[in-house]
Amino acid sequence: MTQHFDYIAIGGGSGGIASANRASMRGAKVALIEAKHMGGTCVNVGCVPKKAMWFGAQVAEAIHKYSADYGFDVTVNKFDWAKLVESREAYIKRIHGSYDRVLANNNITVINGFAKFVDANTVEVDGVQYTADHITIATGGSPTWPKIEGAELGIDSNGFFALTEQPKRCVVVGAGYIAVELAGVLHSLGTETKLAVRKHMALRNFDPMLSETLSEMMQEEGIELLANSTPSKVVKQADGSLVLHFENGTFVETDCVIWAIGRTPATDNINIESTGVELDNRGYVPVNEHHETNVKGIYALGDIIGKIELTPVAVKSGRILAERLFGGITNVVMDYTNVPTVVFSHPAIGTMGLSEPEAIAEFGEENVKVYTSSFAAMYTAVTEHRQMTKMKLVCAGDNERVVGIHGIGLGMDEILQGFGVAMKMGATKADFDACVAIHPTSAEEFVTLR
Ligand SMILES: Cc1cc2nc3c(=O)[nH]c(=O)nc-3n(C[C@H](O)[C@H](O)[C@H](O)COP(=O)(O)OP(=O)(O)OC[C@H]3O[C@@H](n4cnc5c(N)ncnc54)[C@H](O)[C@@H]3O)c2cc1C
Ligand SMILES: NC(=O)C1=CN([C@@H]2O[C@H](COP(=O)(O)OP(=O)(O)OC[C@H]3O[C@@H](n4cnc5c(N)ncnc54)[C@H](OP(=O)(O)O)[C@@H]3O)[C@@H](O)[C@H]2O)C=CC1
Ligand SMILES: N[C@@H](CCC(=O)N[C@@H](CSSC[C@H](NC(=O)CC[C@H](N)C(=O)O)C(=O)NCC(=O)O)C(=O)NCC(=O)O)C(=O)O
Repeated sequence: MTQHFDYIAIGGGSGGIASANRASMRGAKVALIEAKHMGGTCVNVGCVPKKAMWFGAQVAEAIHKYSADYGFDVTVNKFDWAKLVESREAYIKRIHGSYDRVLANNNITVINGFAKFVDANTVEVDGVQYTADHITIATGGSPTWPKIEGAELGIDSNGFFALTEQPKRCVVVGAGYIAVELAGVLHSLGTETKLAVRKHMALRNFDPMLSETLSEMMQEEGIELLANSTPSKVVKQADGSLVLHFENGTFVETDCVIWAIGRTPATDNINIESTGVELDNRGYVPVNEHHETNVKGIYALGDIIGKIELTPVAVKSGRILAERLFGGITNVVMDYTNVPTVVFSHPAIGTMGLSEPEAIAEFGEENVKVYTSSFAAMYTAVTEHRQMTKMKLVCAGDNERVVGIHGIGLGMDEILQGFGVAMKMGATKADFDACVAIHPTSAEEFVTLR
């Protein structure tokens, strides 16, 4: 007999889990279908293992760069990559446990397997059919691979997290979040790292202060930037090493190539045709402001809608959808503007709102005022490894409303959230200035800009 639910979420990632839990908390009978591991990309092959590796890299930097000037005579006999991976995976296992407990407490039916649509109200998993009044597609995506000869000799970000040994040499290909994060981690942990970008630098769409400063700093730290380098083929040599060739005729020898060139939505195998849900030309699921697709009763959220691919965005939109369907809150929509985001590069980038060029394009140069600060973060300044922090407020109009906040430097990952609240409330430069500084911190620079 077909089991019927009020709500089915396809995909046990950030968006699916968040919507399922909230729907159940509001009294709905809920099923959550997951093909691989509960927690999805974020927990298993995304934010969580990435942050663990980034923390490992921070420890390495503290030891190798800063400890001596703080008076420590540290001898490191070895760095055990496998141990770091073991600790990381043990943490992820604990998260799986806590998900299992929460889902069970919420009486959610967890279905392990790959879901395919049968029709707009029915999905099938391993030959068993389930129906629901409301079905959400939260299937996320997977890393994009280049279509070049020998591409299979490389690995993607999933493959990076599967590495049990540290590569001696690695070329990371790509120019987005994942490329700069993985390159930074590998370099800090001791891998000879190169970053290959097909244009002149990484993070080209970020405020130029951020992308230019990161590009300089990565190179100063010893990551070689291979600019204007589009891969053309990969060849394996007799000794097992790889040669990555570029369209510009150059090549580089390495032990590991990581493709970090974007993500592909997971809509191709779910028999979406049977529902009438339209996809865009890239395979994403277009939705309206309520996350409704063009078919009544079918919704989509998270990475699969091709808007902002961040866990808190998937979580928030999942909770908003569940509240609308089962909690009676019908006047709240997900706001995709002014979403704060952090790139866990070395050092970290925090950014929210308009870049300086975007603000000038929107408001006109004469209506935009920019405040900047550049200083050596004190933690590094008392050592011989001084590292600059750069900050920028982009303000618009006579009242200087803050429309962009950008920073690169130590602690930016933790600094941005609170300022994000202020910006979301419409804070002006004068509001920032009205808040007394906390000294000595990097964050205080944002309230003392001149
Ligand atoms: C390396 C990396 C680092 C990242 N770091 C960050 C970060 O620091 N901060 C941040 O905010 N974001 C980060 N992200 C992005 C973040 O992981 C995603 O935005 C988020 O996971 C999207 O959630 P989702 O629910 O849309 O999809 P996912 O988390 O991808 O979940 C989708 C789930 O659906 C399952 N699935 C797919 N098809 C089916 C099917 N037919 N049937 C059943 N199950 C199915 C998949 O197995 C998967 O578990 C990172 C991503 C990557 C790749
Ligand atoms: N800290 C965080 O919050 C993190 C968030 N994420 C999320 O996951 C998303 C996906 O990350 P990511 O995979 O890095 O993708 P992104 O979309 O961020 O960046 C990929 C970049 O790679 C370059 N590129 C595209 N195709 C090719 C190609 N064929 N050859 C060489 N370079 C290419 C492009 O840059 P160009 O045009 O300049 O060449 C493109 O912008 C991010 O956008 C982000 O939303 C991921 C990791 C961390
Ligand atoms: N902010 C803390 C987060 C710690 C945390 O939330 N840990 C999670 C793993 S991140 S799990 C990944 C992510 N979590 C969140 O986004 C939680 C953020 C916030 N608390 C919220 O509720 O919005 C997500 O996809 N959520 C979907 C959902 O739960 O609905 C956990 O379960 N730990 C168990 C343990 O420590 O043993 C940090 O960075 O240290």
